[in-house]
Amino acid sequence: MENATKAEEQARVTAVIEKLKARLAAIHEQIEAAHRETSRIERAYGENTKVNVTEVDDQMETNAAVQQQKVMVARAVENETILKHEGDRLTLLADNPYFGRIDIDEDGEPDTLYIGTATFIDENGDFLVYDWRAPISSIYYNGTLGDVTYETPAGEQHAVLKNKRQFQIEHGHIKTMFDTNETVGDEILQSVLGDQSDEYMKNIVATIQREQNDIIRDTSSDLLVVQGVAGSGKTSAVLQRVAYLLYHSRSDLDADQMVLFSPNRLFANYISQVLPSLGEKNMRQATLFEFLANRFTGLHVETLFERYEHDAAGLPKAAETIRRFKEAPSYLEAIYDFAKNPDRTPHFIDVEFNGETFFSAANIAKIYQSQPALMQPVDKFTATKNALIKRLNARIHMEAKQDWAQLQVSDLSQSELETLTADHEFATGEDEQQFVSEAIVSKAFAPIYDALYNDHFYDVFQDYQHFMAQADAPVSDSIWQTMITAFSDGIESHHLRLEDAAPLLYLRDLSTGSGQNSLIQYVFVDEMQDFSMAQLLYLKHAFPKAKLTLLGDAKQDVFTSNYQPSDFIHEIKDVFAGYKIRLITLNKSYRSTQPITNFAKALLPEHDHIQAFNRAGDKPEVLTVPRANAAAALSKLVTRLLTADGTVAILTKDAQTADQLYATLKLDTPVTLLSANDHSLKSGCVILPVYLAKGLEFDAVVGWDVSASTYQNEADRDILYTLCSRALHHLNLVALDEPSPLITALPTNLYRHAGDASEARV
Ligand SMILES: Nc1ncnc2c1ncn2[C@@H]1O[C@H](COP(=O)(O)OP(=O)(O)OP(=O)(O)O)[C@@H](O)[C@H]1O
Repeated sequence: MENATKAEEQARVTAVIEKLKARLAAIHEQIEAAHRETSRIERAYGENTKVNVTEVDDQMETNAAVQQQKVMVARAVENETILKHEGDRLTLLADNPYFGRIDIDEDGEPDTLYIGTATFIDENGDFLVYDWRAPISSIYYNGTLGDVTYETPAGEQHAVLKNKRQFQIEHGHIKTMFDTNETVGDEILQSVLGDQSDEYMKNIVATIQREQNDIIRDTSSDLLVVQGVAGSGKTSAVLQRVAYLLYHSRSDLDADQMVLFSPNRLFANYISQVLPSLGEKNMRQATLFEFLANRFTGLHVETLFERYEHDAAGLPKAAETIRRFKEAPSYLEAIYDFAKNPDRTPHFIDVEFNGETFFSAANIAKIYQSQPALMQPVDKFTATKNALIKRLNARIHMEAKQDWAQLQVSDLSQSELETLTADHEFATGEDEQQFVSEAIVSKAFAPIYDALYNDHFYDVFQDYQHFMAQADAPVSDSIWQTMITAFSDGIESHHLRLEDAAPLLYLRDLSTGSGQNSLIQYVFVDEMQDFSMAQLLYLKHAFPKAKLTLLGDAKQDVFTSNYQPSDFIHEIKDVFAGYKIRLITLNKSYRSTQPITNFAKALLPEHDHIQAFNRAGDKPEVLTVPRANAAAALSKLVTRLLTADGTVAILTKDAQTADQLYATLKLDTPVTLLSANDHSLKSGCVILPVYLAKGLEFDAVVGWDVSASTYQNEADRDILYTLCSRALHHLNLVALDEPSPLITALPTNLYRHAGDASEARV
């Protein structure tokens, strides 16, 4: 590009930054003024409340004044918040105001637009920077030169795209600048992807690719399913999608109304800076385990990781059959039929108080059965609950007349009495006496009320056992019965298997009419292949108003590849029948260098669709060492890798191996062992089991013990593929004695073979 053009562009960058700085200074002053105003009103508000409140007239006057002051404070605070938000957004632009430029011709009018992470309008109302999410900005991501269209609230608009220019600007200086006809030219993407990894994931708005853009800007699907190969930008796309949706529904969508189910806690922390870097609040995040555990207080719900480790010791055929049966949508459908059966009475239990039965299970069942036969079971349940609360209130009313309650009333101090009767008026002293006495009894009976309110008169675990006892068992009766007994024993010792969690919640929700959250508008599931169909079906039920985005890669099926066929897109279509479904496939892998992606994909039997992004690098290395020399060879290798790479992750097949390695590995620098309870990533050398590395990436990956004895089955392919695809720049696999047959079967031109660590080149 001509130097003159670059100089002109640089002059514009400098001018925009000047204006940004001036605006930021003005905002800063306004914030200070707004803050002073808020404090002033708050002080006055404090004074005003000190009026005599014992006289009724004064009290009313004070209330009105207080209300008025409250409104003023709220307004002042809101004003301050808006200014702060504006300041934060513009601060994001101050170093790097934009990354793209488009020259268009609309209705014969030429126009030049610059695109960045937020909008910046100068004092004359001119758009110096357009937000990347503005309708017209989609031309930058989608359009090739020539005729283009873009969607606006007023309908489709036409324009001619004359030129598209990309910038890399750092600290106010243009580093690189290209004119391109592509979505984003390879040069800039290569430069971005070639960087060292960070503790936090970065936003990708400057380099979004066309198919990723489709995911980000989809607003019409009820269910968006993204099947993308490892490193294809699924997680990135979904995070920018959240930012996009927030921008376009500012007035009626809040980040709190969106939930992302993430694979582990490390991942949750890893992605936590993307939305703030775009000036947006983070959505809610939970792992499936946290979501389930929250709903089963007092029980330990098995985690996916625990189950994986347990399965590694051997999963008996019958246990596998039962698990498949319970994780299928038909199992939840059977629960639905069971719960909706008009002839069934849920399993009620006694409500105890002070060691005595307050409401007996038999009586509760009688109330339930006395409801009109045509009533829905869930309405019968609610009617039963209301009837019990009514009986409790009647009992409180009676009990309040008893001597013990009356005695307690007379023991109250004047101030206790005033607190209890505040805001109430009584016609007679007797009325007041009865009111206070009932308040005292209510307090004493609060545990009963809580038990009723929280449905503790219903035992879902017993009910679930009744359900299982009448289900069409997929195994022999005796095995099925043994499983039911094991379930019951598990509950006794406060343990719940993962496969029973979603079915139990579903039964409880359907029986009691609780558990649904209609406020959530969007649910995102990352690593959908880790979810069973039953769990997805449960999420659909739990968030009835939400649009869903499911992201996954059937080939990174670490947890279920040993017992579940991995193509479940088909099943999803059945489960979500009636939804407006869109399926987007991402085949290009951006994370790793070309040699690493080519190696990783060759591990999969079907891999032609996977395309490596064109980034050069060293071939992966397979190092085979005698078991006795392994520890020394590993420390030599890691030490060498650390001279080039900021983060070297040693990935093991299970947690036990990671623990052992951590105890024995001797390095001159600190080593971090990461477990399921860790929240944040560290740089340097980290050791973790491969399943915890899901969704993460590291400058260099060392696959530990990739030996014939460890990775031997077909099911291990997915695990090995996941492991290899975590590497950005370097991949080294260490085999003890003999490499896995999954590796020796690969074409030898895909990797370098090293017999000893000293030969392994970095
Ligand atoms: N358009 C893009 N521009 C710049 N970087 C990108 C782009 N798309 C993806 N990347 C980078 O590629 C890497 C992989 O992206 P991401 O983690 O979103 O992929 P994924 O499909 O969720 O991966 P996986 O399933 O393997 O965990 C990240 O470092 C991300 O920043």
